[in-house]
Amino acid sequence: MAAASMVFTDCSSSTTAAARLLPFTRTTPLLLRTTQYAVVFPRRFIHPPRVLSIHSSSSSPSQLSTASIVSQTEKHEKSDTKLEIVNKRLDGKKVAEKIRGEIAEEVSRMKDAIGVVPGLAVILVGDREESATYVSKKKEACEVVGITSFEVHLPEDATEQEVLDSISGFNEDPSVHGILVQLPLTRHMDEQNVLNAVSIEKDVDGFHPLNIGCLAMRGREPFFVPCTPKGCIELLHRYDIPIKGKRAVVIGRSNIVGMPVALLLQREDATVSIVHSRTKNPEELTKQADIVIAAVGQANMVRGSWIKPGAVVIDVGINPVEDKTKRSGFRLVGDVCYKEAKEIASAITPVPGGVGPMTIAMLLTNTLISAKRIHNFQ
Ligand SMILES: Nc1nc2c(c(=O)[nH]1)N[C@@H](CN(C=O)c1ccc(C(=O)N[C@@H](CCC(=O)O)C(=O)O)cc1)CN2
Repeated sequence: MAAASMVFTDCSSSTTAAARLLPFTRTTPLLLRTTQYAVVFPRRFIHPPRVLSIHSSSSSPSQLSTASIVSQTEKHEKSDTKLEIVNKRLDGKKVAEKIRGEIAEEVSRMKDAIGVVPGLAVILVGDREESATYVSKKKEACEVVGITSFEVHLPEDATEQEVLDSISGFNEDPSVHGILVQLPLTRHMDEQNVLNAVSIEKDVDGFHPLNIGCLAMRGREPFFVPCTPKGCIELLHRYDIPIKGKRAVVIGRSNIVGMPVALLLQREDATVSIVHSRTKNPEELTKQADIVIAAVGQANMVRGSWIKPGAVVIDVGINPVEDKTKRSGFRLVGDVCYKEAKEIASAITPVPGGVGPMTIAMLLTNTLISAKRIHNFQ
């Protein structure tokens, strides 16, 4: 990892708020692991795409009602399974576990009723360690809930055409209900071409421009909502935190998180502002918000002084900072200075254990929704 991405070891910094927002170079959420990813890719795929690994497992039982996965993750209705906020912490890990249990039940019910098992295909290009770790987490999560996972792992020098061929194969494959291309792609690929190639009915990442476009329009429904933004909203719902009529500030305007989460908040009837690299007085604007969603990729950028007393803070950042006390030499922190913000906020997500696990839970949810829709299973 580049040393430059490990600037702050704690919340203190002499940099001004505005300077910290500029030039807004996003630190890619990094996961540095000493463990190596298990898939080996000695040679490149030849069309048609060769699937390196196929996993399936039976679903595990859950105590939760099967209705709640539909009512909460799909329709955002009230449910009797609301969580209590303990120590101001919005526990994404705990909520994600709960959701996984609900999905497992639904997967099992669907299999028993119509003999269909939802399938998720993941395309990974190159050898970025953190991307491989995320893909591996996704496969593990599929296995836990009984979703079949398919993976194509292409080498760093794979051509865009090879990626497009893999996507095309999965678009046609009836056992695949969800397709995602792990981002970021290698530099020589045109991300737009690749994402446009995923069938909108199987676009479980919700990154296809038609899905994003529908998300932005009133009266239109996308097939899928991007997983991290959906996870942020789901977390608020599960803790019964009201959104309607609230002032929300989203810090960051990326296609993956900032922009879609702002659209989702607006759909939930919040009054939304987006703070970005050219925003004047980001601190002042953020301090007016009842709900703050930080997604800039800058360690500890949002200080306690930015937060309105009683606000709810959702921290999407996952930034490695140097920590000599750790064996790995680093630890993960969010975009928000947790220890400062926790004193002021009424609730806050930790990093790790906040939004990250929700991202994967929402991917499983989207895959289940897709399989149900394709097979017209209620
Ligand atoms: N095609 C996609 N690419 C990327 C996405 C995405 O949604 N779709 N998001 C990120 C990476 N990501 C999933 O792909 C992801 C990031 C982080 C986590 C997570 O669980 N993080 C943990 C911390 C890590 C740990 O301690 O192991 C946490 O926050 O608790 C899951 C998924 C970019 N690419």
